[in-house]
Amino acid sequence: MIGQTATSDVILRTERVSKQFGKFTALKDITAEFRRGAITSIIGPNGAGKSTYFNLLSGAFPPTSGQVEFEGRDVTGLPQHKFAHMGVAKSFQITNVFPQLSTHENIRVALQALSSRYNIWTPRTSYKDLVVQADELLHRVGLWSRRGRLAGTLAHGEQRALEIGMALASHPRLLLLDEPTAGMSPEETRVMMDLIVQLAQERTVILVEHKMKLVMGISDRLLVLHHGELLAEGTPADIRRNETVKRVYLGQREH
Ligand SMILES: Nc1ncnc2c1ncn2[C@@H]1O[C@H](COP(=O)(O)OP(=O)(O)OP(=O)(O)O)[C@@H](O)[C@H]1O
Repeated sequence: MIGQTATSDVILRTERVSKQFGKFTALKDITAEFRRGAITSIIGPNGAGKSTYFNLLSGAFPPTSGQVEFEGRDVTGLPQHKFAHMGVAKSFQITNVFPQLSTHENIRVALQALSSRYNIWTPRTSYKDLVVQADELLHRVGLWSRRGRLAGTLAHGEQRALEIGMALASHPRLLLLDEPTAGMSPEETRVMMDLIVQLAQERTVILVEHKMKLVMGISDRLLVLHHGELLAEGTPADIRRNETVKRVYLGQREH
C-alpha cells in the first residue's frame, strides 16, 4: 500500500542509473524520485554530472546501467521522439531556435512538426488553428509583442523563452530545462524564473542549474550531485542545513 501511494505522486524516477564515458564514471547509482506537480532542481558544482543526468532523464542517451521510469513505465533506452510523444519536453543550454524565421513562425514550426509526426491519420491542423495556437503559446511565454520579429534579432533571454514556447507546443506534462538562465543578465534571469514558476502551475518542471541560490527560492525539492553521485535530496530548507552540501558546494564563492 505504501508503495502504491508513493508511485502515484511520482512522475519520473531513476533506479540506480550509472553512466560511463569510456572508463570514466560520470554518474554512479543514482536512485531518485521526481514528484508530480513540483519544481525539482538538480544542482551541483561544475562537472558534477548534472547535464549527464538531464540527458538520461530526457532520453537523449540511455544509462550504462539502471532504469528510468516515466509514470510507472520503464522508458530506459526508448528513442528520443517517444519521450516527446509520452508528454516529456525539454529545452537545452544552447539556444535552439531558427534565427531566420519570425518568433511566430518558430512556434508554428514546432506545432507543425508535432501535428505531422503524431497525427498521420488525421488531417493536418489548419493554418488558422496553428496561428491561434502559436499566439496563445507566445502569450504564455511573454513574447506576444515580439511575434513578428526575426528570432535571430531577439535578446538572449527572449530566445530562451521562445525555445521554451516551442517545447510547450507538445503540451508536455513534464518540462525539462537545462540551465535555463545560462548567459542571462540579472533582469533576464528574473523574468525567466518568473516564467518557470508560472509554467510549473500547470505541469511538472525539472531543471538543471549550477547557481544554487537562484533555484532555492522557486524549487519544491532539490537534488544535489557531486562527482557523479547523489549527495543530498530534499526541500530547500533541508539542503540549506545539510552540512555535507555546505562543505562541498555552498563554500564555493560564486554561489
Ligand atoms: N560525452 C562525454 N565524454 C566524456 N566525458 C564526458 C562526456 N560528457 C560529460 N563528460 C564528463 O562527465 C562529467 C560530468 O559532466 P556533466 O556535463 O554532466 O557535468 P555538469 O554537472 O553538467 O557540469 P557543468 O555545470 O559544468 O555543466 C565531467 O567530468 C565531464 O567532463
